[in-house]
Amino acid sequence: MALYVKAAEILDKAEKKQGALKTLVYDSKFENIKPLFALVLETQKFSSVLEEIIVSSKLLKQTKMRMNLAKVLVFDLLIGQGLKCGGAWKTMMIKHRARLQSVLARMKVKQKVSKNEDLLRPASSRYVRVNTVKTTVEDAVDYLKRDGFSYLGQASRLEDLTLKEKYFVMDMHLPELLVFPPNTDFHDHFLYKAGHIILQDKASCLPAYLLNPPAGAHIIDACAAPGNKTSHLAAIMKNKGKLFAFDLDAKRLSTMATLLLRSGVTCHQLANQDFLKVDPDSPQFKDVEYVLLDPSCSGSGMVCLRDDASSADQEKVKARLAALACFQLRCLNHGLKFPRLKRLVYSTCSIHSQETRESLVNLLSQWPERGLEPLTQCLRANPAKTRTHGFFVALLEKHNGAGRKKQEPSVQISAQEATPPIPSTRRKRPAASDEESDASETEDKQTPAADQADGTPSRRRRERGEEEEEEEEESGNGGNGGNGGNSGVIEETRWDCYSMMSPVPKVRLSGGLEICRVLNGMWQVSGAHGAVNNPKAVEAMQAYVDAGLTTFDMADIYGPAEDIFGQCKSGNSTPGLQSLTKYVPRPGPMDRKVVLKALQRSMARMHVDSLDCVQFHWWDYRDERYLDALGHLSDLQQEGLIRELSLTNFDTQRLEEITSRGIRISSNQVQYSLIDQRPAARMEQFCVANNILLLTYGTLERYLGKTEPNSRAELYTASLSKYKKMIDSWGGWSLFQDLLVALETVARTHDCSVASVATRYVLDRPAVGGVIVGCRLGVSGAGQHLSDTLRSCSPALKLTEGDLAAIETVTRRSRTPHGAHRGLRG
Ligand SMILES: C[S@@+](CC[C@H](N)C(=O)[O-])C[C@H]1O[C@@H](n2cnc3c(N)ncnc32)[C@H](O)[C@@H]1O
Repeated sequence: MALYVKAAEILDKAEKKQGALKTLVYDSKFENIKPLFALVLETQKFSSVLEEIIVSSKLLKQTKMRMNLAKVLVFDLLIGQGLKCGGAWKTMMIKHRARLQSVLARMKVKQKVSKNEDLLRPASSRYVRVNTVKTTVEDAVDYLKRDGFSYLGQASRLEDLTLKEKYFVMDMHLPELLVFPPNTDFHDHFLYKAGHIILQDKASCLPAYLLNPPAGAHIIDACAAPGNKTSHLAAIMKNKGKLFAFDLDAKRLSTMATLLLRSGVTCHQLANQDFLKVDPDSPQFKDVEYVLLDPSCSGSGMVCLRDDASSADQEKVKARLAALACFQLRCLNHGLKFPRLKRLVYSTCSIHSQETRESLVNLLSQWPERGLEPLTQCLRANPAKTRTHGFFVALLEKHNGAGRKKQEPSVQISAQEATPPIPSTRRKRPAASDEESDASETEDKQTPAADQADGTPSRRRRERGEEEEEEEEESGNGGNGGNGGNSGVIEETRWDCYSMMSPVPKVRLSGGLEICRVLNGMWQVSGAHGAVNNPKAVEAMQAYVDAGLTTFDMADIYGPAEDIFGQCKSGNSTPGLQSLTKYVPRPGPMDRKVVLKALQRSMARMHVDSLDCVQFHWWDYRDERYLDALGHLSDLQQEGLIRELSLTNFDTQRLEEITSRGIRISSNQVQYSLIDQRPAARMEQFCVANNILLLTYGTLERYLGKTEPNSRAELYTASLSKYKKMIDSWGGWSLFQDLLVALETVARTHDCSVASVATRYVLDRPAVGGVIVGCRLGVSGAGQHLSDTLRSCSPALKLTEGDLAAIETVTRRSRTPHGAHRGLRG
């Protein structure tokens, strides 16, 4: 705490002009000058941001701290490397952390930035789009010059957009866009009132510009109000053609009608209608070749970005965000159903990776901010890098089989690499491994899946700010030939959509089945978490499928899990669901008839003719009839009834025994997490050598900063109670808290959740093919943990050596640090 007290003291003195920061630091005689200087310097840099957070959260009132002390503590808590003190101060700050984080997140939403540093940025330029339905760029420039502005011609670099006084330039990307110094106010200007100019941020102009419909085209603007992009589209198509604009909100639609009137747009047809209910096969849309999709995103989503502390409200927000994400996906899929569709632009005002839908088409090669790897074809926009509001744009273009669309003048269309989704299946987990120990053996047997331990996605998103107005413009000749789609083409386009929306990495099991690296664990429906409403569960599964998480893990003993999967599969038009089930027989004779009957039962429940993957579980190795069962399973695999033969909770000794008998094992499902690294001791190596993948369960519960749960009420599900026991044997509550703090620090640097970091850590282990994250299906108040799940497996989330070192500094102190050392990581 001495560091913070001293830093605050120095800031106090600096405010009173008692010396320069550096001098004050050196004169302080503090024993560790370097961190003190860094803290003081950084705190001063973020001073106004920190002050706003502290004031908004009423921190001073609640803690009786002085402002500068609060500033240095809040800096390290939220922005710096994490608190470097312990004891009462730390406890107090952690108590307030969720609220402080919320304020910070809201500030970012408001200012449309994703990084803390961006809060320090200067105000964004004022963009003015010339409405070419009513005037020309030349005329508008002339008028403005006569009105006292000085025109500097077309910008050629980002720096040219930094303007002062009455200077303005033409944008280097969009020629109908004029750029003025920040805060230039045009609301009372004649050109604005007459609809000759539209006050529209550059980022918001990108979607229509990139869609680039030719004059006369038939277009759908799916979520159109208040109509900025609609008017821009009208301008691009020279006010000729048909522009079908839909919006669910009647009030916004009426504002839009006024805006379009003022802008002189006449080619539109407005409808107060749910776009998802628009029939793509209706004759009136038969010539629609272009779709602009600009669906709603949420502002409040950001609030829960950094909150790992759970609360009922957080859950609600997450559920809402997940629903919104699902809505966006559905809109996209729906947009792709129009039979003659050639191009679709998807845009969102979000700049956060979790909310944006990275896409396929390579846009504006000069644009500095690209989508995250591997989706660099898309554009991102943000105040710091592009001097615009935050935005994301993706362009999909249909291509007929081999052919590719020709390129638009300013839009480069990349190939869409087909990697069609692949179906599969799978299931449960069981016993213990030698490394895995007795403890888990018995317990796992009775509660087959600790996998779904947590799961905590939080799809982040944010509200697109109120866009100003806008207008149309001409420009593109765009178009492109291509004739109408047939169902084959649509299928292809539809597939592109999945690939774009859900870059969920896949892994192939040895029998060829490709599965997602994050699997949806269905243990939750087994009854251990309370009653399940099957239809609701089926409905909830769709959100996972839509997000590209197509692999489900279940078991014949997980209550209605197999039936629910079967119902989802029957009603699901998405190709390529994978189901991995488990065969968990009661101890008894294991003849072929018994085994076959069990498999047939699973197949009937799952509505499949063969099983993607059967994971065999056995309760007691002393009863060697597991070898009989595996022999029959292997035969049935040869006969085509099973694609992948796998195990669950088998130990390394039995893995060796089984494989030495010539039985090919594809995967073994085991508990493996930051606090249970037993598989790292031996199993990992054996699996790597024998091409067996580990599918793991046991993620982190969100207990950061919480008091230790002990009562039954607190440990209200089997997985919570099991997980708590694991924490106790691993190293206890206090060490676990240290681990969570370390994870939280890492999570903060990657702008993701603790759960994502924990999952990523396991995913990066050698031999780990996939991590099972429990999905919450049809359970009230549980939220849908999509975002974190997607983030965990996103290639963009890469843990650095420094991250690993920080995590392992804690895990090494555990009682069971098996394999926690880097040497064992492949
Ligand atoms: C981000 S705003 C669109 C902004 C608009 N494209 C523009 O540039 O001015 C999203 C719009 O989608 C509308 N919306 C939400 N759900 C919808 C649905 N199911 N069908 C049609 N519109 C919907 C909202 O009412 C909101 O006006």
